Amino acid sequence: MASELKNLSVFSTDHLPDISHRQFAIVVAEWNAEVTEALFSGAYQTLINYGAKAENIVRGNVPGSFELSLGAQWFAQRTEIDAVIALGCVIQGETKHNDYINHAVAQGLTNVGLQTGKPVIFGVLTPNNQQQALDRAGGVHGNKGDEAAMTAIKMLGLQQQVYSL
Ligand SMILES: Nc1c(NC[C@H](O)[C@H](O)[C@H](O)CO)[nH]c(=O)[nH]c1=O
Ligand SMILES: CC(=O)[C@@H](O)COP(=O)(O)O
Repeated sequence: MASELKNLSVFSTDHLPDISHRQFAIVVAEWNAEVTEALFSGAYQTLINYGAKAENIVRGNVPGSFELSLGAQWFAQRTEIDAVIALGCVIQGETKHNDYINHAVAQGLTNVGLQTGKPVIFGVLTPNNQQQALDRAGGVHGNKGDEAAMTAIKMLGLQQQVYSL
């Protein structure tokens, strides 16, 4: 469903887990910082709003979205980290460079999650232009950072459910 039909900051909050003891890493790409900083603000505030403690949220910066996978892996391999949220914005350029980045980071983050068994959330915008990015980083379509944080919370809830069976 396109973001035009589903606001990124509107989600069901039924049956959320207690995350007051959970530790989160947020990895942020520096490319398109105006956008990625807005994504970070949304993700951070969403975690706080739903019970995370500020002292349990750690941030790491990477140069670009291509480096999100390795940055996420370094955090995910730390025992104390329960979930990783990766935030970036890859705006389509004149060449196919964005395609290669997008595919690499999507697969890379997937692999980190599968290898570590921890939620590693794909909070990367892949817009065609700057306006589409801004619309999804606190604009008319909500904030992808909010969505990424809520996804991490819900996946921790499922993990807790599964491992308490
Ligand atoms: N063009 C964008 C990039 N490019 C940089 C790459 O992510 C990477 O850092 C470089 O290829 C060196 O490995 N990154 C973004 O996050 N967003 C872009 O629009
Ligand atoms: C993906 C990007 O926006 C950046 O790497 C520049 O891309 P391009 O060289 O295709 O304009």
